[in-house]
Amino acid sequence: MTRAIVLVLDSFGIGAAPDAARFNDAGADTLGHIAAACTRGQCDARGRTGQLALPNLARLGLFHAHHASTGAWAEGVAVPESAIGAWGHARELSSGKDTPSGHWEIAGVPVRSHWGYFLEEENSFPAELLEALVREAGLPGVLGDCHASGTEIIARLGEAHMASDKPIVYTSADSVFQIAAHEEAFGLERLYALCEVARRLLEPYNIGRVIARPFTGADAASFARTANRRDYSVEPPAPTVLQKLNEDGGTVVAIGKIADIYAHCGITRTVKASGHDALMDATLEALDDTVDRSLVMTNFVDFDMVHGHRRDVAGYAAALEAFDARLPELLAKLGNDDLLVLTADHGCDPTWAGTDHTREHIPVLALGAGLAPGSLGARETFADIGQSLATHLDLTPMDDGTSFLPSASSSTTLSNATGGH
Ligand SMILES: O=P(O)(O)O[C@H]1O[C@H](CO)[C@@H](O)[C@H]1O
Ligand SMILES: [Mn+2]
Ligand SMILES: [Mn+2]
Repeated sequence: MTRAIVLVLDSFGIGAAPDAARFNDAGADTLGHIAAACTRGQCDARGRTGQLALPNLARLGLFHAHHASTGAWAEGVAVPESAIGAWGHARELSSGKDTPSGHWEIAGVPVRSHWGYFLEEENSFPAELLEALVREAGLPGVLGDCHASGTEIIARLGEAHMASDKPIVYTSADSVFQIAAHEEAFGLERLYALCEVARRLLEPYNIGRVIARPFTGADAASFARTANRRDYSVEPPAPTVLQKLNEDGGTVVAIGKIADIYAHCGITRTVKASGHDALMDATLEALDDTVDRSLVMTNFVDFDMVHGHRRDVAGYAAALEAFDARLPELLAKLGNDDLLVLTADHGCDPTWAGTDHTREHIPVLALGAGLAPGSLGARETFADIGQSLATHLDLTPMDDGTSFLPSASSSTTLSNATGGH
């Protein structure tokens, strides 16, 4: 039975990418800076203490991959002499450092074109766009209209939102239009309907995602975002390996945010879960009922949403350790023909300035499918993962990427790799 399992640790970068300076991210290193903060006692909080302890990821080659990416060993961590898995680091061809670009490139489809962005920190959105939104949705107006961190802006404007019925609109360095509204005071279904209107109005602006950000609570001190976030993404620019597998009769199980991120293209079955333990439980359950030629793909979003963007270094360290502790359960379920890939979609260094993603290498930790333990080297695109999945699942080759599997017969072009920037 041939299966592939891809776990995306959302935002778990392992060192600045070669083009990081273009994003003001030269020197960013999500893993390295978390490990260093642990050695300084800065992550001794909420019950966790000491050096960063990731014994299972270490056995899969995480720290070897980080060393290859940055030239330095992560501080204070225990590194096994050899790894049981194949490990490498990959750079991104896509123009942006956002979640859809990263995921689509992982699935074999880099985004070479440029997204639209709302660059102004204040008055970020065109007046005619907001006017159309207010008119079509019958709103008394909107609040926000700026770059913001989602938790900060609901604390700042949430009470005014509840009093006025005006939703809060904001953006970031990503190609996003986000709408925050109170689940009860404004209404969840009303928020989703509003996002549909925004999705349509944003078509001329080439914006990657509209995101519904519902929250609950009585006042600024108690507002909290809920698990009912919903992403409205545009479709990938070409068929991903998910779509190819689905169309070729295989099975694609999308766990957590995966289906939203791929705009529901190529998904056989969607499993929603909230929180990393529930996401891991769902992944393990999916492995109990998958059939031949299946891909199980899970996004672990809290690394990014709850810790990375919040610049919560201690929380990120604790979340990594909790994730690591669950890995043996997953490894125990793998069969001889399974390919496991652990990776990330971009960085979000919690020690970095601001609250945005960071342009970093991602880890490529692979196990099974005849892979020998050891280095996969520096990969020129995240799409090497997608190409390897295509090889493993017996699909025709993707246009981008080079398979790292031993039977790599489907190595294709890097010829496109320089185009389009
Ligand atoms: O600060 P919050 O609302 O979590 O927003 C973050 O989440 C968005 C989508 O991943 C990113 O663009 C970033 O702005
Ligand atoms: Mn992401
Ligand atoms: Mn993010």
